[in-house]
Amino acid sequence: MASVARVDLDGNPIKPITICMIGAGGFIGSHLCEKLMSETPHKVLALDVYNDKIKHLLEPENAHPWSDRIQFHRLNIKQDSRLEGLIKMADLTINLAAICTPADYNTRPLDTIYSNFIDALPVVKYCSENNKRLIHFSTCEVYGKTIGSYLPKDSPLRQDPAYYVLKEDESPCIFGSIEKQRWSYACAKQLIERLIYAEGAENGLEFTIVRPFNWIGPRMDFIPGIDGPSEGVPRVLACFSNNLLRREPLKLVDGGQSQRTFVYIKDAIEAVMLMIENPARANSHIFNVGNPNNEVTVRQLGEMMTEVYVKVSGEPKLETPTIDVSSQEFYGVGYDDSDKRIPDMTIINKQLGWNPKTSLWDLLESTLTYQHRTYAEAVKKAISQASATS
Ligand SMILES: NC(=O)c1ccc[n+]([C@@H]2O[C@H](COP(=O)([O-])OP(=O)(O)OC[C@H]3O[C@@H](n4cnc5c(N)ncnc54)[C@H](O)[C@@H]3O)[C@@H](O)[C@H]2O)c1
Ligand SMILES: O=c1ccn([C@@H]2O[C@H](COP(=O)(O)OP(=O)(O)O[C@H]3OC[C@](O)(CO)[C@H]3O)[C@@H](O)[C@H]2O)c(=O)[nH]1
Repeated sequence: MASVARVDLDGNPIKPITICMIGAGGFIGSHLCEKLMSETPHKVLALDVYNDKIKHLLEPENAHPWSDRIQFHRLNIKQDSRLEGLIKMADLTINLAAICTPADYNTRPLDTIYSNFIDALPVVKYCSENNKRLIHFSTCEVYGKTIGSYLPKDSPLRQDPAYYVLKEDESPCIFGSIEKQRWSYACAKQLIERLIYAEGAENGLEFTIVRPFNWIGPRMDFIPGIDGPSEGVPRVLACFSNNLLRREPLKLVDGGQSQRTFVYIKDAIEAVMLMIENPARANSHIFNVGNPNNEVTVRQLGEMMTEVYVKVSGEPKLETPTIDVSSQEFYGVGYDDSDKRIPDMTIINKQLGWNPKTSLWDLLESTLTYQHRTYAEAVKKAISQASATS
């Protein structure tokens, strides 16, 4: 059946483009590559140091109808002479590359700052010098803490959205003090945003900046001791999944009182596709991409994940499903946290007409089904081997 001609939001035909995707082997990159290969005629130059999460897209020649549209280039953008040539070959560069797990920010602050600022500099330079469009992945963490978090605990103003809703072109960036090295990441992300914005203002760089608000789903991070280092500390979805798989209590840092909004990766990828295929509407904009309807405390997230896991695994929940731990014990010295992250959706609604669709319960059900199917046997084997050798 002839494929229907694809049009953008203004009814114009969408021409096939070549995308240089840096960090394509990661969580977001793997879902974006899947979408681009299965639903569009676009080509992808996939750059990363790893490709485990996109191997299924790269199978031998002719295994897929898209095998001539995706190329994997194993490279580290810190020092690789191929980078500029690959950017020049593409119409659009998407930069996802980062150290972006909070356990690293206060324990590896130099690596974190280099990864999120210094290493991104040549990408911005090559795009600007070669008149190539750039979509750069920043983070909701650039907002840091809410203004409301500095009000007295019992202040009624804390309930006023003006004190906690995060707006791309209005909200300040509020970080803790320098010895709170957790903020090394957010500050590096803020400075690269400012550099990109200045390249746009002074040299006409066509850019879009994305601020993801806790995107979660299959293939996020790793399960420690199974497909990542045993001592590794991934982001909360993988931490809690690991605890559930190992039938351990979930660890609630400082009582799990911080709040987050979570958006399903498949909803978020739709937003990125709209940015890719509607440059006139996306250029020069910063976009919050999140789901303000999915707000929970970390404790509530743990409770919900426990309920969902009982359903997908058939295993009863533990007598003690959660335990409180201090941030110093869990992350070490220099940790600090964002209190609340509610994205204002005005700009992305106006420019791209995007809204998230999936409830937190539904996204956790599909994600924990994936986690259980993918890891349960390997975890059981690891536990029995550990007990046999102890
Ligand atoms: N997932 C989220 O909810 C979220 C939230 C906020 C911001 N972000 C941002 O989105 C981007 C992608 O995040 P993700 O969740 O997919 O993370 P991820 O860690 O799964 O993916 C990042 C990828 O970049 C690659 N990479 C890192 N440094 C590199 C280098 N020097 N050279 C080549 N490749 C390199 C890694 O190998 C990895 O595959 C990051 O910039 C992150 O800061 C993500
Ligand atoms: O076992 C755990 C792990 C974490 N927590 C707490 O959960 C909150 C969320 O933590 P996490 O998912 O690791 O990351 P953050 O949301 O703090 O920051 C990320 O958001 C966006 C991004 O930029 C990239 O993904 C990254 O910086 C937090 O409060 C932890 O303390 C827990 O209680 N138990």
